[in-house]
Amino acid sequence: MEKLVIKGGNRLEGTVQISGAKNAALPLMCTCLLTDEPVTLNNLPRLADITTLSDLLNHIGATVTIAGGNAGGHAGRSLTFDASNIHDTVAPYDIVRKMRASILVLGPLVARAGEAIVSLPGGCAIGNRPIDLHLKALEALGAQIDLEQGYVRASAPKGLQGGTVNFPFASVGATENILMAAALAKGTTTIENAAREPEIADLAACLNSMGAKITGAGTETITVEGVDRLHGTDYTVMPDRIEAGSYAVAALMTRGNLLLKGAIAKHMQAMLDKLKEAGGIITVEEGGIRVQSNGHIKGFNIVTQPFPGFPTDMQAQFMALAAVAEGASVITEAIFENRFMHVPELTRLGADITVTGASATVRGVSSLRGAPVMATDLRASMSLALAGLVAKGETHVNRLYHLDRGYEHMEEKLRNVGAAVERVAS
Ligand SMILES: CC(=O)N[C@H]1[C@@H](OP(=O)(O)OP(=O)(O)OC[C@H]2O[C@@H](n3ccc(=O)[nH]c3=O)[C@H](O)[C@@H]2O)O[C@H](CO)[C@@H](O)[C@@H]1O
Ligand SMILES: C=C(OP(=O)(O)O)C(=O)O
Repeated sequence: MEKLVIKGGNRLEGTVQISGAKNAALPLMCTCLLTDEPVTLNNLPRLADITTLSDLLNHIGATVTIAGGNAGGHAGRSLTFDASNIHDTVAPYDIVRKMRASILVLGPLVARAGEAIVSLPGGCAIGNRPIDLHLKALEALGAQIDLEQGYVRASAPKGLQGGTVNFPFASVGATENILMAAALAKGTTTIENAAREPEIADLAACLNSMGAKITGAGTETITVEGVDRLHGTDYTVMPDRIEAGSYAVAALMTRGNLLLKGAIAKHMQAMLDKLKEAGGIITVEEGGIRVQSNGHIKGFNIVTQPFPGFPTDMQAQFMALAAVAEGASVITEAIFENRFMHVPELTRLGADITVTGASATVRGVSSLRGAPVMATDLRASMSLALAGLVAKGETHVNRLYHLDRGYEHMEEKLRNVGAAVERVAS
């Protein structure tokens, strides 16, 4: 086991290179199941989740090879996925349980192979996270769905038929699954109340580069005209808006000045608005976004929403910011029912937080104190690391495997801009 040891108090200044987005890369990797030609993806982040999904694709029959050479620390950033030979349509529990996004193989597998048997992913620390919307949407395209011994069996031996899918609320994963499935269905599919996250538009752009006919991705109505076959592609993953937002919070908390290289402002508007409200000076520069502090952190209120609203994946990090703001902040989590696991740990560092139902009232304190804390999920881990950056003394963040799912080389990136962070055996 490893832990992070953070000595708080350093001001961060310099440039942070933003990696490819985990939440874009995972669905993009699944597109390889839709074609018998190779799919090369560039700008992949080097993360545990990418390895887990590579293992699953490999189990199904895709070969995964390193493309793009080794120059400039490039190794592993470009991978070629070749699923010309699907030899197993089962996604087993042992792999799926490691990562919920494994469910994204369901749509493409049933569309291409006529059958998929995928372990139910189960809940996780942040909530129950059912997959009923994924399954109803596939049924709307003519798939027969059965649940057997913890597995979903989806079959469409004669292929999927286009249809109308009207989501009762926008689900990112369900939109992605049905988008991939509909690309190879016969006829036209209309997806109403689709998720509008930038990762959806990235997926549609990749699918279109493979020969799909998708319009409207990024809006709430997506139209997919099914095609008989898709071909291979060479596609570059979009930058990670959540990673960028996390370092933006670090800049503000440490009264620093960071250039987030590669970050795209239009993907991050809700976060940037809140950063400004809290005292950030935001400048969009060529090649990235600069985040500086005006010297004060002011309290703010947040309600998490689907895009273009404030993202739930930034809620924990903004709570760390609120913990050291002047005045009180109210943070409401409206997407996941159990995404306040970082609260007791932030409290251990001296934060003053009261949770009532889905809302947390955070009364800013003048300083936090270092302590050992336990990371419970991915974004909670970052929230604790951020708090550690400004806490007096040493903060030890335990259970790093959550962090390694979603932040590439975090301690190296932080050290490069002046933080005192080490990863040590615990
Ligand atoms: C790999 C990836 O991209 N993960 C992101 C994705 O997760 P994910 O795709 O799992 O999130 P969804 O948008 O599907 O979930 C939103 C809400 O809908 C509920 N729901 C979802 C599907 C379903 O069939 N039934 C149902 O009730 C969920 O429990 C949750 O309360 O979007 C979330 C919301 O922005 C982010 O926090 C995750 O980081
Ligand atoms: C919740 C997240 O990811 P996942 O959906 O993969 O659990 C996240 O990225 O914050």
